[in-house]
Amino acid sequence: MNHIAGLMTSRIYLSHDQVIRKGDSADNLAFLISGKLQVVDLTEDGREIGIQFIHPGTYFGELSVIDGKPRSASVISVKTSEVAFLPNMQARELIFHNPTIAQRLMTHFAQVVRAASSQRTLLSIPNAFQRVFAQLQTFVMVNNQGAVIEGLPRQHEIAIMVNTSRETVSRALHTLMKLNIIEKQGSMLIVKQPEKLKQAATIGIDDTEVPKK
Ligand SMILES: Nc1ncnc2c1ncn2[C@@H]1O[C@@H]2COP(=O)(O)O[C@H]2[C@H]1O
Repeated sequence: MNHIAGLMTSRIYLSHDQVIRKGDSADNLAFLISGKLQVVDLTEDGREIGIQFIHPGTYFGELSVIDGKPRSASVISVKTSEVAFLPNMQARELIFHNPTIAQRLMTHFAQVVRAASSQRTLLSIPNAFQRVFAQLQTFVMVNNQGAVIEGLPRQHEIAIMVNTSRETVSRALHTLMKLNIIEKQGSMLIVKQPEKLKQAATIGIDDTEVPKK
């Protein structure tokens, strides 16, 4: 594997830089070394839809390397990120001739298909507030403090994921705080009433319950 590292080149991207552009032809497989990226697609009328975040240690840009078709989506940098690239030929060699890599790739595809199905269901929720609540639910994990959301994406990133405005995300978060369903503690959100969050995502929130101040 060491010879692979020698074939890779790396590049730094600043926040909002485009790492991959939808429709371009592919000449490499990419690997995120540090930072954070987001896979986004554009609708016909130019709106961005966030598909998935990419975290360090993950490769991306594999679809076009495998099928030789143009890039299926764009990938943008959410914060300063370092990305390493492996040229197409070596990437294909690795994918098609190394059973361990091929197996990992299949597991990766299974995760991608599952996540894509869930996000599609989430995006079919007609109410934008409920879409935000449902998206928040997908970030919840349980640690020794109970149900928490660590590393909450920024409001505009959530907005892109659930196809709404940043203002709607902000209002939805404030509503949950007013109802004491979530509480901000530093960079973490504590989900004080997980059942209520679930309920908000599935049936919504009754406006009359929200304290005016
Ligand atoms: N639904 C998805 N879920 C996760 N990653 C995706 C999804 N669609 C596209 N991508 C990634 O975005 C990349 C865009 O370029 P590629 O099509 O080469 O490869 C793609 C994948 O790595």
